[in-house]
Amino acid sequence: MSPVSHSEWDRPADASSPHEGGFRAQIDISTTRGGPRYGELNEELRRLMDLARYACPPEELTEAMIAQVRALNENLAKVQVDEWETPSGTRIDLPSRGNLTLPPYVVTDGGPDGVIADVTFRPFHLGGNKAAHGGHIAVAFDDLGGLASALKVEGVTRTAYLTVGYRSLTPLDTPLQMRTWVETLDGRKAFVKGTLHDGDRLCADVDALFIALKPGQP
Ligand SMILES: CCCCCCCCCC(=O)SCCNC(=O)CCNC(=O)[C@H](O)C(C)(C)COP(=O)(O)OP(=O)(O)OC[C@H]1O[C@@H](n2cnc3c(N)ncnc32)[C@H](O)[C@@H]1OP(=O)(O)O
Repeated sequence: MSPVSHSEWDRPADASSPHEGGFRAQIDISTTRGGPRYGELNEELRRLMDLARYACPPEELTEAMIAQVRALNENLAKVQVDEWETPSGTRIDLPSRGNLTLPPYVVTDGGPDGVIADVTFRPFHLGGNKAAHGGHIAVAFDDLGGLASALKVEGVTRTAYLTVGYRSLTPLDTPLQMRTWVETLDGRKAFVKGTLHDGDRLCADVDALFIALKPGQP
């Protein structure tokens, strides 16, 4: 169980956390937090999630694995920190900033004109019949749409709405290209568009609105 209480991590921006609003009041991007092998740990955890998705263990093995995973969780429980200090989400040298909850992507180009990323949906992201789950595709659009809007407004944004068009099946274990960009900026409103391609084939597209947060806004 996490020793971090809700009130500890849900702290608002204040004079000691001068960043952009309450969403990431004290974000501190890093390439070192968690140590040089944190990326390797992340990849092993992703592999665990992938393998678990398709595993059907016999009872004796299930029992052994419960003990092994429990031991792993006990180690993780000893090193809990709050959301602003965890490497997960702040390690910009790692796929998806080291955030395991996101499909792994690598940004190949990013700026105020938009973001291009290579993204691979893995066995963990299975929806059905070897295709990616639509929810995971929306997660990728949300994060990379959030990044495109943040780079445009030079601040933190929150998603107001996000509509995904699923145009064709999205394969697993295949490097895909996701693009997101701000089509129109109207004050605090960044209207974002995006596409997901497998080669020339359009898998999905997105239409979203991100709102730039006001100083101190949660
Ligand atoms: C750098 C690393 C990159 C990290 C990327 C991470 C991306 C992840 C992003 C997320 O997932 S955020 C989590 C999901 N989103 C939320 O939980 C948002 C919940 N909703 C809110 O917090 C507020 O409703 C919101 C901040 C979106 C807007 O509230 P505000 O009080 O700041 O704005 P307001 O209601 O005054 O609206 C501002 C303008 O936006 C318009 N608007 C707001 N919500 C809208 C909506 N849903 N549809 C259409 N228009 C909308 C609103 O009409 C208005 O237009 P006008 O300025 O023209 O009058």
